[in-house]
Amino acid sequence: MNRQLHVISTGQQSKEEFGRIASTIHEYVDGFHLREKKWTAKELVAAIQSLSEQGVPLEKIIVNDRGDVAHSMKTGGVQLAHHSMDASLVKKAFPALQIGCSVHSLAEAMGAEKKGANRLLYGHIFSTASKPGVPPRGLRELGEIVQNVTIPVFAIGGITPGNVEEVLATGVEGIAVLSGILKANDPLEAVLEYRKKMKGEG
Ligand SMILES: Cc1nc(C(=O)O)sc1CCOP(=O)(O)O
Repeated sequence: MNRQLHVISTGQQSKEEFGRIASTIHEYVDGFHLREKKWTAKELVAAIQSLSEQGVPLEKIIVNDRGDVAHSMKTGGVQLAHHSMDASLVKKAFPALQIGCSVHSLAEAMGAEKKGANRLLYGHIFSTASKPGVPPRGLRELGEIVQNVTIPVFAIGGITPGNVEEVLATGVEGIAVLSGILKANDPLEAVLEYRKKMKGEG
């Protein structure tokens, strides 16, 4: 099975900086989540246009929270968080939109599937500076979620090339990474290292 690798934007990089990295690594990445809470809808649209002009396929772009922007720009989907509109409402408004839901428990995962989510993101698995102050959830519940839903599940949080093998062993569809790639000195080298480990090489 070819596992997927998603990259989550940091909320700290400029549109230009993120675009430079994304255009360099997109061939090896299945999804880019624009998780930019401070950007307006207009700024998100401009970033998506710019990514597309730099060769990043629209279907690889996932817009956090804003189903309207994702739908209007024909991106690969939306990623809904706790604070977002309910998945069932988004589904009703934009029936063709791929909806990802961020979940933090088995109950939330099953609820999101019922509401029409097309994929789930569960975390954080390991402790990570990207989620300070919240204890990591580990792999046990991740495995339970994979067993109890029929939609693809992604794992996030503290995932490195060193632990990717045990994460994939739970049966997840893929992993999502923020700092391990976007904060690496050489993001392309980092992506290739993740890919190597995901294929069980090296
Ligand atoms: C954006 C995000 N969401 C999480 C969740 O648990 O839902 S963990 C996380 C941060 C992941 O960053 P890194 O790859 O640097 O650990």
